[in-house]
Amino acid sequence: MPSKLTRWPAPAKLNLFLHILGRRSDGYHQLQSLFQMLDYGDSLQFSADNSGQISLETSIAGVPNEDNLIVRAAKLLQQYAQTSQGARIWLHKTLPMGGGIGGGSSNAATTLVALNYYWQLNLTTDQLAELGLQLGADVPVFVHGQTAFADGVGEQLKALPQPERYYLVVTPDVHISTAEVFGHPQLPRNTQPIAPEHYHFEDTHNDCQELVCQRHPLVAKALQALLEYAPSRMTGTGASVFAVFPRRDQAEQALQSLPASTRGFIAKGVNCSPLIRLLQQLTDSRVQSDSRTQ
Ligand SMILES: C[C@](O)(CO)[C@H](O)COP(=O)(O)OP(=O)(O)OC[C@H]1O[C@@H](n2ccc(N)nc2=O)[C@H](O)[C@@H]1O
Ligand SMILES: Nc1ncnc2c1ncn2[C@@H]1O[C@H](COP(=O)(O)OP(=O)(O)OP(=O)(O)O)[C@@H](O)[C@H]1O
Repeated sequence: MPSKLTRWPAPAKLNLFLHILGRRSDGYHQLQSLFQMLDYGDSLQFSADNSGQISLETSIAGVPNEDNLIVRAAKLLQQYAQTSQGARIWLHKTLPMGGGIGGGSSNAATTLVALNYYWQLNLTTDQLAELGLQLGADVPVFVHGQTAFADGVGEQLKALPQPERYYLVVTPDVHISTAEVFGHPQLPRNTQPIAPEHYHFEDTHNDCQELVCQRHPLVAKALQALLEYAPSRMTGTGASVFAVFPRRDQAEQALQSLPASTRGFIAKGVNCSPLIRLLQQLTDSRVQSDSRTQ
């Protein structure tokens, strides 16, 4: 990975709760969720050029580059903005894949935000979020980068800052298909809507959790293990589960007590994602250097 290029964060998220309110005629589900941004995740580097080519220099095993959400996001942006610019992209992957913590969606969002910056396209956050929605339901929330309450099919977002908490996230080694969970006849689909301002972790739940735990005993086992230490829940459609702690050292202690083979990490919940913080810094320094050269 080139050492001199800026590293753009692609953080993970948690669904602190996930209520399913109903199903639309197109099969998509009306839901409510609280997307908690984390300070932990992958990172990407970009070298923009005028080649018109998009090349991902670090492939993911099992994902052909043309299917990688990073390449798909870059090409979608190129096409939308009708630009002949290109980029070489490096990915530093730390997040487990397919775990309900949004790794792929976050990679796509970071690509849209970073290339909009390097190619100087000046697209708005809303334009980037709308483009991102074509790649996946969770891309817009990462483009906005705020801890947010979601409504609709997950695309209507309202920033809802949360108190500082530490999360121990554990990803059991099972593959869960989001489409399969949402398509299951036993999935509850009649939870009553709540008002964002009335959200309390203890009064909410994840409607997918029981079904996923029944079908995947490793998820049930991981959740049970976490519940020994703190309030815990599954995120998204799984497989990851998380426990909530007021302090980092408490989360660390819990992780140390779990079997050594546990795939887990600790993250701080943040209200503004590290991606958006970096973008603000870079934009501020670009504005300053532009005003000096005028
Ligand atoms: C449930 C969440 O994990 C919450 O973060 C996400 O909304 C799912 O996000 P994602 O994995 O990016 O989902 P997508 O790739 O857009 O959709 C995967 C599949 O999930 C189902 N799906 C997704 C979102 C939604 N509101 N209703 C659905 O029924 C659809 O069958 C869809 O084909
Ligand atoms: N850059 C990428 N990083 C991770 N997965 C990718 C990427 N590009 C494509 N994929 C594919 O997307 C699938 C889902 O990955 P992802 O990590 O986003 O799942 P997830 O954490 O369950 O996301 P969500 O919470 O949005 O459902 C992977 O199994 C992989 O096949």
